[in-house]
Amino acid sequence: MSDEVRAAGATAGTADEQDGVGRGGIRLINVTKRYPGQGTPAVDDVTMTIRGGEIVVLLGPSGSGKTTMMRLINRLIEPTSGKIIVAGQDAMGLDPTELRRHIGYVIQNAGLFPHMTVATNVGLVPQMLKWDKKRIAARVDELLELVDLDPAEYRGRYPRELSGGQQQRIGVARALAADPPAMLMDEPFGALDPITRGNLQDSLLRLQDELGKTIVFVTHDIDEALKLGDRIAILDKGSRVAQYATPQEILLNPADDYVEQFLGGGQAMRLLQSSRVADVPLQHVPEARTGDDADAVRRRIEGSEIGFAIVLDERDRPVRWAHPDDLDGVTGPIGERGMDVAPPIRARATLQQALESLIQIEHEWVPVVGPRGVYRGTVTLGTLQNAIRDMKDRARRPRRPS
Ligand SMILES: Nc1ncnc2c1ncn2[C@@H]1O[C@H](COP(=O)(O)OP(=O)(O)OP(=O)(O)O)[C@@H](O)[C@H]1O
Repeated sequence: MSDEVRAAGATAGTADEQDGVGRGGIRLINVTKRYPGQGTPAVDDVTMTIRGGEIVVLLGPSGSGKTTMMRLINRLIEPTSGKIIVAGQDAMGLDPTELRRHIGYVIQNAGLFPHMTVATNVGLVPQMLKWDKKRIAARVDELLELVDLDPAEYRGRYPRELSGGQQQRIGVARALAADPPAMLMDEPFGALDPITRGNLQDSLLRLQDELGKTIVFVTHDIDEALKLGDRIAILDKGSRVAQYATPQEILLNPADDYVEQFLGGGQAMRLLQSSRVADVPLQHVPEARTGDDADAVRRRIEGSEIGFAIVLDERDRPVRWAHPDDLDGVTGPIGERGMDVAPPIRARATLQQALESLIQIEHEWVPVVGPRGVYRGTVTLGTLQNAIRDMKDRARRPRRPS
């Protein structure tokens, strides 16, 4: 543990922060799970740290022990040996209600109770925590909004009256009900068609932008792992961790032949898919606000090589581009002058999505926004070219001996 992390932990309140893994962080220490009657352990002496606020993807072939790992973390089963630290404490010592408050769980096919309405399903954990009815109802509506389902339309429905994608959204809402710092997602989108799956992946990333949870996500789909993971653990039999690194590190430097074989090919496109706009240097453009004086904005533009300014609203969201022509003859505030910006892309978008956006909307400049739509910078084809060149340079570096 670095001194910095230790120092941060010392000032923070919760036990997991004091443990140095960050809020919602999880640690597995020499964890082994041997099912009765099985010759080889499903999980064999695994040690790994899942840092708070990250999406960690467990990626491995069928039978590599991914579900077993999740069930261990959630204490649905007990380890044969080893320790799992949740909320800064040995998970075995936490009472089950405390554990549920700390970790939400989403499984394939959502696992909703068929005889309960959406509202009852979503409100299960708050009910278990004995919240009063009014608070539960308000929370259910808030969560339905969060997962893009109109509360008035959906709260009274039964699971059979929903599509697979909608059921999965309800599954996510249910897991988030008590606002747990961590969420386990076991192949949540596995049974969905590719379009619905893509939409739900995007929604999860958007949610994560706002919520910053610790998410452990199981899949055997490499592209899903690359798209979602801040870090990916590639698992072999017995959950042996073959590599635990960022998507780029894995693509550029596979740790061994197993990882290389697992990845298959097409690494160049995958780099674009797995690199986020947030991770590349953005183009900086002079900034202005509607109340700014036209002369001052003109001077700001003249002082830069860009030739125009981006106008932000009172909440720092990008709204217009202002060229000097737009300001011709204007004295005093620039007001509503200029041309509307293209729909912004989120900092969490992949470089591939940024490229598609630049091509589809025929704009040379697309603003990038972070949480709550706050302006972060601008992306151009040049931004992407530089990022790709950078990655290629890194890829040319000799591979580490395994
Ligand atoms: N309840 C159980 N009793 C006995 N063996 C089990 C049990 N659950 C899982 N196993 C075995 O443990 C190993 C790991 O299973 P697990 O379900 O964790 O793998 P997985 O990586 O999640 O697989 P999949 O991708 O197919 O869901 C497998 O060999 C499986 O047969």
